[in-house]
Formats: sequence, C-alpha cells, structure tokens
Amino acid sequence: EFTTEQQALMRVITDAYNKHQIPQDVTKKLLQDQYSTEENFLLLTEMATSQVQVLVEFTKNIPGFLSLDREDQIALLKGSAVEAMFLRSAQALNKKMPIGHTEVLEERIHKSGISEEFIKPMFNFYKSIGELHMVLEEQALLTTITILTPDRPYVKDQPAVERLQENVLDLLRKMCVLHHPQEPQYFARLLGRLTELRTLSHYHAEMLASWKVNNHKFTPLLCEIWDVQ
Ligand SMILES: CC(C)c1onc(-c2c(Cl)cccc2Cl)c1COc1ccc(-c2ccc3c(C(=O)O)c[nH]c3c2)cc1
Repeated sequence: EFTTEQQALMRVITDAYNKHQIPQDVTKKLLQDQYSTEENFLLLTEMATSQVQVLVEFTKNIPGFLSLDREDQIALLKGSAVEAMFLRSAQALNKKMPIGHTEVLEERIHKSGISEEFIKPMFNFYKSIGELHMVLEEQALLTTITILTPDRPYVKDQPAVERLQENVLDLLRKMCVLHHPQEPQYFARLLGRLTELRTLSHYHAEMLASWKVNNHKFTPLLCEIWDVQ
C-alpha cells in the first residue's frame, strides 16, 4: 500500500492545498450585482491575480520544489499557472464551492469578452472534470503533477523535476486505486485531463491576445506570469 514517505508526501500536499485558497472576501465579490462585460473581466482578473498568489504559496510547500534551481522554479510556475487555474476554477464550478459562486462564476466567464471558440472547449473541460468526481487528494495531486511538468519552456534541469513528478505520479496512481476500485482506467483518465489542459493553455494565449487587442488591462502579477504587456 502506501510507504511512510508516501503518507507524509500526501499529507503535506493535501494540507497545503487546503491551506492556500482564495480568501472569502475576494471570492464573495463574485456575488456583487454588476454583470457588464467590463465588470466581469475586472472581477475575473481579480480572481486570477489572487489565484496566482495562492498558487505560488501552494507550490512552495511541494516537497523538493524549493531545492530546485531558482530559475527552474520560476519556469515551472510560469509554465503551469494557466493549467493550475483551469483545475482550480473547475473545482469551483463543479464542487459547488460556497453557495452561489458556481452560477455567478460561470455567468461571468461567459460574459467577459472571451470569444465563443474558446468558451466551448473551456466548458467541455469543466464538464469532463466534473464527471470524474475527484476526491480532494486527487485534485491536490493532479495540480502538483501539472506544476512539476519537466518539459516546460526554459527548464534547465529536467531530470530533477522528473524525479519529483514521478513520486507524485506514483502516489496518485495508488490513490486512484484506493478511491475508485471499480475503475481500473481511472488513473489513465486523470492523466488524459493533463493533455486537455495543454490544449486549453494554447487557447488561453490567444484569449489573452484578443483581450489585449480590446486594450483590457491585466495586473502586474498576471503580466509577469503570462509575459504580457
Ligand atoms: C485575467 C482573467 C480575466 C482571466 O484570464 N484567464 C482566466 C482563466 C479563465 Cl477565464 C478560466 C480558466 C483559467 C483562467 Cl487563467 C481568467 C480568470 O481566471 C480565474 C477565474 C476564476 C478563478 C476562481 C474563482 C472562484 C474560486 C473559488 C470559490 O468560488 O470559492 C475557489 N477558487 C476559485 C478560483 C480563478 C481564476
């Protein structure tokens, strides 16, 4: 079953995932009653900015991450931020996060100036994540695996990242057997979501470009992590 090291790794990652969340006073802004495209874009920008701050704190708790080369740490964060946020917003949209957030978040994403061609694959992804009914530990591990993807642009020491990712992949495989015993393919289905995340990440770059065209402003943190402006 689980080794002592795996039990410790699971606890550290799950605790960090639970600890680092967007603060209530930020997410409750989703419930305010202005629904203009402009207002929705501003709110989603605030959510994304807060989510990136939360993501950075979570990542620092991943065992071994802070021992990686400093520039590689930055490359991993920049390369995975969008994918990690798709996973987090999927959780918010599917897990019926605090009452009412789900509908308003969906509404605001639909009406924030994102063109229809991106809305479709985005909500297909949200649906496919919802259908998996991941337990919290699986969501935390899948997010960690996404962050520890060795072949992000500009990563120098890929083997060092591979070693960390392999430990988490092994742990996730066992967690899937434990929580979904009737579905032997469940682990493979989870990893398939990672492929879909890469595609969404490419769409996202185009989304940013189209928002910029309509001279939408992003926050300094988002500009830095997404190399815009
Ligand atoms: C700059 C803006 C316009 C942007 O650009 N691309 C995306 C974007 C989009 Cl539109 C979709 C997916 C990924 C990205 Cl980066 C975004 C918005 O990103 C978001 C939006 C929403 C959350 C989000 C909300 C609520 C909760 C929640 C709760 O309710 O308790 C718990 N966790 C949550 C997280 C995260 C990130």
